[in-house]
Amino acid sequence: MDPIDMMTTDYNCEYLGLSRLCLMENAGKSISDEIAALSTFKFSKPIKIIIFTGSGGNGGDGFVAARHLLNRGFEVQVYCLNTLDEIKSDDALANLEILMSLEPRVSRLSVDFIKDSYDLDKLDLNDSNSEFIVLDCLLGTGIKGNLRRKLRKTVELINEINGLKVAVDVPSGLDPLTGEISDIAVDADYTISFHKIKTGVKLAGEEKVGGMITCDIGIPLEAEIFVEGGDLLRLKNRNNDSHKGNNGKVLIVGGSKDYHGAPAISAKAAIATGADLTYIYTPKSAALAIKSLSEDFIVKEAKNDYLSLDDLEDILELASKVDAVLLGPGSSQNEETAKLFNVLAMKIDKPLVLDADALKLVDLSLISKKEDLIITPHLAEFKSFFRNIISNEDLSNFERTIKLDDKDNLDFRKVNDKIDSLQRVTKKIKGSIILKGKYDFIFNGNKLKINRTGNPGMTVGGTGDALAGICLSLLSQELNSFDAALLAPYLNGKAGDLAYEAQGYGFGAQDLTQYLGAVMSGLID
Ligand SMILES: NC(=O)C1=CN([C@@H]2O[C@H](COP(=O)(O)OP(=O)(O)OC[C@H]3O[C@@H](n4cnc5c(N)ncnc54)[C@H](O)[C@@H]3O)[C@@H](O)[C@H]2O)[C@@H](O)CC1
Ligand SMILES: [K+]
Repeated sequence: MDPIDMMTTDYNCEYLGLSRLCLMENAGKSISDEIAALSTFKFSKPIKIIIFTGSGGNGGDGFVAARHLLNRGFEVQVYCLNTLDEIKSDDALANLEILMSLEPRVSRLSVDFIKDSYDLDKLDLNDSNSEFIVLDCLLGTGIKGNLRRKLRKTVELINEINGLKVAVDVPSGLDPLTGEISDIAVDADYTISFHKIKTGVKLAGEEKVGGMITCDIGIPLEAEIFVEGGDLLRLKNRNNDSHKGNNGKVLIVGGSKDYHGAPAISAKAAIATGADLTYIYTPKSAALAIKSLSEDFIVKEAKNDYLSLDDLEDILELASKVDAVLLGPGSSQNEETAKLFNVLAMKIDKPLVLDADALKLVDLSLISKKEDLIITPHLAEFKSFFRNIISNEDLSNFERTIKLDDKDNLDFRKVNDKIDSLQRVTKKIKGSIILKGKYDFIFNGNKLKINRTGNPGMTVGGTGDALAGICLSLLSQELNSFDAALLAPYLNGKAGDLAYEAQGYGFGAQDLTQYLGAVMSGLID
């Protein structure tokens, strides 16, 4: 599991009512269970457990483990690399405070603080009379950059120790995503991972991480599959020094004589979710109306009253200047527009979103290998889009699997088989698919997410255009296609829920876009 997926899953637990403090307790308890099993297997007499802790959640796991190990009869020595003031995780701090409150000591616990690197010179662990296991709780999934001095020296010290070394979650110093060691990492005999083995640990292999042990810490499948507030961690932080255009330039190609509102709603949603510059390329018949809707739009007029190949060069030139392109909103299904969209889909080498009419006009074979692509069909559009490459049987299987019963349970009784059967269809393209419905299903390769936000008021015209605009905006801000695709319906639905709270079912897509900024900034739970 990638570190970002693990972090978002942990935070999503909070949104489901399961606190991270509780997860940390489960993590610490499972470390103690595993250590007890290892010590029985490896040693003939009671041993000492030495725990090195850092300033984040990984250190917190160590503090909890210390408590449980004491109760199992082990002697426990904790070496904290940080003072209480320096502990960054509230949950870790709460658990360290518990250890500090156990005075005068009646159990066999010692807690020492390593103030600077010189303190480490004074530790001579190999001289200890008893046999021992060393627990590395310095850094887990939160590692950033090269190890700072004191931590680096601690890793060196751990590696020189004769005792059995057990890394918690990730051997400190090893990149939890790539498995690379840029400088030095704990040379572990075993690595205990929580929930799932981290991608980097798996990639590094047993030679670097030792035997791999996975512990369940009570995270429900739903925390991983549902899109929740924790997934907002996937958004990129804005650089304080950034200037106009650094946070996304987007191009929307759409609109027609009858539909000028659709590209305008997409554009409003793109701006509301952070895009800096928004270009709209639209037929003459729609251009003036769109211009009048916002001073924020930069509107370029097509050559004719509908989009056609005559516009190809102009659009490609604009596309070369932006970070992401959306084809489709309100374009209608003109034959000439179909020709244009198919050539654009092939030639545009920027992240691309295909929505509404573009889905009906663009041939799947032209975009099936494009990775930075999002398509946003509802079920009927999905079936029609895939009709030429997928058997009717596969499509009806697909429909049956995602169908809801009268209790709103997904037909997921044999979860893995069901997911496999969905992905046999969706893996036909390399990009991401947002299958819109009461619950939105988001697919990409082996990944699946389900979004639960939104309400029946969102059947109003334009909410799909808003969704496409959000996808576009997030892609332009350098999110990968899956992250953009899973966050877009979450943000759209959440904004829709706020619009419903304010206006009941009397809200339109334009009203919804006004809440997007606050939802995206995490200002509203
Ligand atoms: N999030 C959760 O709900 C859970 C997290 N758990 C544990 O928490 C860990 C993740 O916690 P965190 O996100 O706090 O991250 P970490 O505990 O991995 O470390 C983050 C801390 O280390 C410091 N740090 C980062 N890079 C450094 C470097 N190169 N040199 C020196 N110091 C550095 C940071 O300033 C920060 O204070 C997981 O690996 C796991 O062990 C478990 O408790 C299970 C539940
Ligand atoms: K660790």
